[in-house]
Amino acid sequence: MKNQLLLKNGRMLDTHTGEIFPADLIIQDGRVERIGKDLPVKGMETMDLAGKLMIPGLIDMHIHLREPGFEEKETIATGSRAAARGGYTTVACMPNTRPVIDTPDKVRQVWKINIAEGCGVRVLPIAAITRDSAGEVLTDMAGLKEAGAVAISDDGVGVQCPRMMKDAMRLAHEAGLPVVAHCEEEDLLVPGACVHDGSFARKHGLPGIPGESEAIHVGRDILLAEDTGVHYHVCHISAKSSVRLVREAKSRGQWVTAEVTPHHLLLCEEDIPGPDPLFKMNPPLRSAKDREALIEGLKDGTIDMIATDHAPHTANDKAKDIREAPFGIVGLETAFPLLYTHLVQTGELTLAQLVDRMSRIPAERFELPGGVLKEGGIADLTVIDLEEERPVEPERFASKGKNTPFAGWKAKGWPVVTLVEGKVVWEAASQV
Ligand SMILES: NC(=O)N[C@@H](CC(=O)O)C(=O)O
Ligand SMILES: [Zn+2]
Ligand SMILES: [Zn+2]
Repeated sequence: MKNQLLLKNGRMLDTHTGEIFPADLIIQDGRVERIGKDLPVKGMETMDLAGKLMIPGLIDMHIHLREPGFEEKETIATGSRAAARGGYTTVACMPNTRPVIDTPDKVRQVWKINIAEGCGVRVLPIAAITRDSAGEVLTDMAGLKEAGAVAISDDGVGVQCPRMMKDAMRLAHEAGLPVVAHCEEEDLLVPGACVHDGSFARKHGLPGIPGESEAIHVGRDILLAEDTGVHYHVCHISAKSSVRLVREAKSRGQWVTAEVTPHHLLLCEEDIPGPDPLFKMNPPLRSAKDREALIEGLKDGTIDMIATDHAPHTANDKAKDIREAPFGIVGLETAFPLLYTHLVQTGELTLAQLVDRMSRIPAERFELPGGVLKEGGIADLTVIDLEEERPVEPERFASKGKNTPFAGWKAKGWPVVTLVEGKVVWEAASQV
């Protein structure tokens, strides 16, 4: 018997009933060989989980790894370690690096670096919709797909020209690539806009980003996508009106999906303590009503999945004035415990709903491996200690980015072991 690992004395979650039950799990050659109670040890390599919870590995369809070009912020090596620590087995990285990932060769380069320097977490490149994400010339979608891109996105900016977007959708559909859209109409933005156009902006005299700048693109793109048949996915949805538009499109059976970030689920403009760049991200933290609509949308399936939009920046970048500092916060290493503590334990979401939206659903929607723990399935799994409680401590992050607004927040339910295809890519004990 080779390449076997027995995970003993664990527990598993039935996501249909929400029931948690004791289970052992045997991994062989990267697959789940057996799941059962009191499985015999038979001289196998064994890991005693002492009652901790095994869930399918988390999947994040929206992160920024900053390599190439901004290695001072993050690299594939540091970002993939942050992912593993956060319980993620698969992550999709956005192409807004320097250069932008806009050719098949650059996509292959991301794969190469990940294999050479990554920690074993599956890092899937998303390629650009337009060259240099400048919104002017479409990329070679068939070539990008062939090179291993899993989707296309100009994340960081919205595709301003509707004709360009429509052509992109048609070609992406032909190539079999989802269009993952950062929705932002620049005509509705004022220079220096840095927070939501709402109560906080008014109180502090800051230029605001209105909800409509997002929703108008969501509505536009839903109309444009309708005839093309493409899989259209809305990035970091944040406005109540955007949720309404996605709900309507889904009710007609259109192939539209959406993701929401942990910070838009847990924070709103009323929680921003002052003009602090750690609370600056795009889209911005919106009103309490927007936040309620996001939670509702996540519960009723309008919003399919949770994605962190992990956006590391240096301390220097974030020390600037809120108008000048870059948008973005990190998220990989805190998403699960923060959401478990502040959405599940508060009764707003069940544990089963959370796990589905962080694993099974993204796998299904983007046709990726993983998302389920079953005999014969791939052994991508995360062990969670639901009892471990400690505050968010950015200085402990594996990510180079410490830019989180959640420092000091209470969090329970930390990932302790992450396995990709049966291989341990991170284990808490070995990190101390
Ligand atoms: N979300 C952010 O605030 N920032 C992202 C860009 C993006 O996701 O649009 C980044 O690259 O830093
Ligand atoms: Zn974006
Ligand atoms: Zn992003």
